[in-house]
Amino acid sequence: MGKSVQSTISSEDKKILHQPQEEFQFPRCNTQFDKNCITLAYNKKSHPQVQAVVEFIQNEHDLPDKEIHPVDTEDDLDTYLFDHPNTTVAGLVFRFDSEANPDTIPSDSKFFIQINETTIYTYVGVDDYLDVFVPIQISLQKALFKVIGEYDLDLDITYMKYPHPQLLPSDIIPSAGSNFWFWAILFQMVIQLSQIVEEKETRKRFGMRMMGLSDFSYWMSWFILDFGVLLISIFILIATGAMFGFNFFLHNSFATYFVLFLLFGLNVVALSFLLSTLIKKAKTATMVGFGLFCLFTILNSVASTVIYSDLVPKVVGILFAFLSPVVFSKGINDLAQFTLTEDDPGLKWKNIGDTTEIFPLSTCYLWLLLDFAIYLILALYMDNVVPGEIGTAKKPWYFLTKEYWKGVQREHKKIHLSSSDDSDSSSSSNSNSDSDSDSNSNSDSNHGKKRQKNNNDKKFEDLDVKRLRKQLITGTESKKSVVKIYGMTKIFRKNFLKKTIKDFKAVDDLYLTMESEQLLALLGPNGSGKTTTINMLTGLFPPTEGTAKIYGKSILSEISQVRDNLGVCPQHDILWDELTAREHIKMFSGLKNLPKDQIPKEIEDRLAEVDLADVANQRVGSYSGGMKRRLSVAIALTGSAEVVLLDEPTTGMDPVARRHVWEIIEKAKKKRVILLTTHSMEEADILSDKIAIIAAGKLRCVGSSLHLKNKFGTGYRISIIAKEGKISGVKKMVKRKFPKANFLGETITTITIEIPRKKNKQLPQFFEYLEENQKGLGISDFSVSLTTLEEVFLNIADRAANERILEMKEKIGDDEKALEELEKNMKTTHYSEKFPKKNFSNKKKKKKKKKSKKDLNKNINSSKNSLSETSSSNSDQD
Ligand SMILES: Nc1ncnc2c1ncn2[C@@H]1O[C@H](COP(=O)(O)OP(=O)(O)OP(=O)(O)O)[C@@H](O)[C@H]1O
Repeated sequence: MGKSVQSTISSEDKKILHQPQEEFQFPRCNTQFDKNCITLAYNKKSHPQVQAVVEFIQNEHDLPDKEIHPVDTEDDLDTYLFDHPNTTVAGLVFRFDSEANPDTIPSDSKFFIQINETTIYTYVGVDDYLDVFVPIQISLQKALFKVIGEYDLDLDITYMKYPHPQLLPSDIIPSAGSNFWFWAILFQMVIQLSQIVEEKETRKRFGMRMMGLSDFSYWMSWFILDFGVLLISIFILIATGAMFGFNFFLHNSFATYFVLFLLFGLNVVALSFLLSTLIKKAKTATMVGFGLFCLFTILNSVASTVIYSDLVPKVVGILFAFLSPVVFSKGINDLAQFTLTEDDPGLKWKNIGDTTEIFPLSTCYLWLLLDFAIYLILALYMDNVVPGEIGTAKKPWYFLTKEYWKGVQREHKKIHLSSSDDSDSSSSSNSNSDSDSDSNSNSDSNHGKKRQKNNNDKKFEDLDVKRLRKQLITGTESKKSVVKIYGMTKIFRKNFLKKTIKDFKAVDDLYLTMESEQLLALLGPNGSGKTTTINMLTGLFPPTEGTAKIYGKSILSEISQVRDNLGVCPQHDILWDELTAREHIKMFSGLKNLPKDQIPKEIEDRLAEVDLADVANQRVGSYSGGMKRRLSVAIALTGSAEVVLLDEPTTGMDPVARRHVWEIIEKAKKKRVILLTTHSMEEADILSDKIAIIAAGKLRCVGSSLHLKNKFGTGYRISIIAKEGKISGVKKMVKRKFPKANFLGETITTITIEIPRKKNKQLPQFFEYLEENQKGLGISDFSVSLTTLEEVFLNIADRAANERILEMKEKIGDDEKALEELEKNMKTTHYSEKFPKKNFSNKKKKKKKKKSKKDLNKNINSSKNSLSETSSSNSDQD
């Protein structure tokens, strides 16, 4: 960087000048560029007078022999110059038309000076091609006069440029400086934007929110980080600018440019916040960031010259003022105009209102402040209304609701009993004002319809589930219950404004309790609503209906107190590869508001608990999948969380690692309440005190593993191993003893039978019989086992599918359109909930209806199969 010649006319000095060229310097070739360079090449090297001419020039300018290259002919000279490009300053061509006396130069001779324009500026003391040509011409003429006429000619020839305004040296800042400062700060927007979106994409924000991070703290932490980095960049820019002696920084008052940079820095942060709310992928964020960077660079080049000039109406400037980078461009260009020359005094703070007629610097400051406020408010608004990582968002008018300003969701109002089952069933009638919430009216007609629906729903309900509901409604649940879920429902709405057939009920009127020092295993097929239940309990999004209380605190109105007691291990690890396990626990301890002096002990305890103490200082990026999962469990246990929600904590682990985590959970259970979701029946069987199975969002059964096996298992499974050829005899004997036995499998030596539970009294006799007749029947061994939890699971899933089928059939009614919708929805979503009823009278329609019903049945069967398949594939995983 340095000075450049600007063709701008000084405002003070516009006098017209013509300055004679200073004394010429002979254009020697530059040996610094090329050691073997040539200053003059010439032809007719053997002509004595030509040689004399060249010697004269050589002596006059003290040229060494190696810088002179003589050749014979004109063609030789051309060949030499062509073959040695950019090495020779000039060629002298001597052309004699008549050669009467070979020793003299005839009077009709011609002389040419060949010069190379390509490398002209590499010669010493040369700015222009005339600087090469003129001195050689003078020197040649002098030499000719001397050699031919023996006349000493003291020529003083020079050239003079046309009169022109004075050329003034000026600072590079006005032309390039503003771009440089502009890019340096704006580029941070690209970086910040992709960082924020990356955190969103990898669900880290979601994980921290689950663990109690408020939106305010989240945005504040980004603001402090981003603005802090920008502030440092600004100080470095100013310091280096001043160090290199830029008048922009030395002559203008510090406040004039510092305030400008500072306000633009704030805008860059707010703009990246705003854009981050609209973008879901980090790659897209980088692309959008670069796109905007280019766009603003283009606008930067026309900000002062076009947008804020007399060329366009004022309103255009006002519209562009909503883009803070354009305002910044205008401001910085204005400031630069005050330091064009060394003599310019720069701008003083008191003059910021008089910089230009249109948009003076003071106006730029105000607009930057306004833009910052607009971007920030828009960012916070969009953050709430644009569906985020988990696809939920608030209504566009959320900020007009009382709940928003009071900071709580509307509380569960009353629980009423359903008429069909006064003693057993009920439904909650509250409705939350959350965006997804169904604004459930309590009008009589709606109430009646709802009751009817509840009656249908409860028809298939298990007695334990009914009893639990009743206990919760009447407040007679176990005193040990510390987590109580009251009719929690979640409907994912497709449309903010109205209910549509595509709305999806992920959790349906769930009543459940969890007792202290117990582990509840929440089982269910994929998509049955387990994670949604956990997300509601952590306050990630509120239930559409119903509520839950954890240690007496409502998840709707006291979520921050609830979170103090809550630990969550999400389904997918939410960890920072760059941080160590120790740093993770430290960070989450902070989020849990653990006192500072307790944090070191907490770190040691948690890491020891999950056996990660040895690798506590290693970056998590180097951990195996199992280690990461263990760290996630440790994070869930951090801060002495009394209620721990573990969403599939052992997914993807090998059997050894899985058993290790089981031990951790088993130990952790002692002082806590744990909710565990898993697809491993073995895991649930081993760890759980109570099991709840949900399917299609509804609680289907609840109780201990043994209770469920007894209740929903098909009975006892007996395997008999016999010698080859004896199996048919054994089979006949079993049929005789248990005519209703179910033969599950048979090989040439083995047979597996299922005996109904009600026949259990006959089993001792049967085993005695087997022992007594072992030899006669050819039996080598036999064993008996109770139904597995997996069978219970499949059984329940199957019942749920059947129930769905019946519900659907009831719902179809006569509406052909609804049938079509249903078919479509069964393909896209799992089940559909709302079907308007309509009567069909004519035969043609009935026929159509029959056909549709047939199609529907086909779909229902496939749905049933897929549900069973899901269940079995889940169990297969284990
Ligand atoms: N934000 C959302 N918007 C719309 N539908 C959703 C949303 N979140 C979840 N769902 C749907 O709700 C249903 C229940 O999902 P959830 O994640 O709770 O199931 P899950 O029982 O945890 O399943 P898995 O065992 O596979 O983890 C699924 O059909 C899912 O597609």
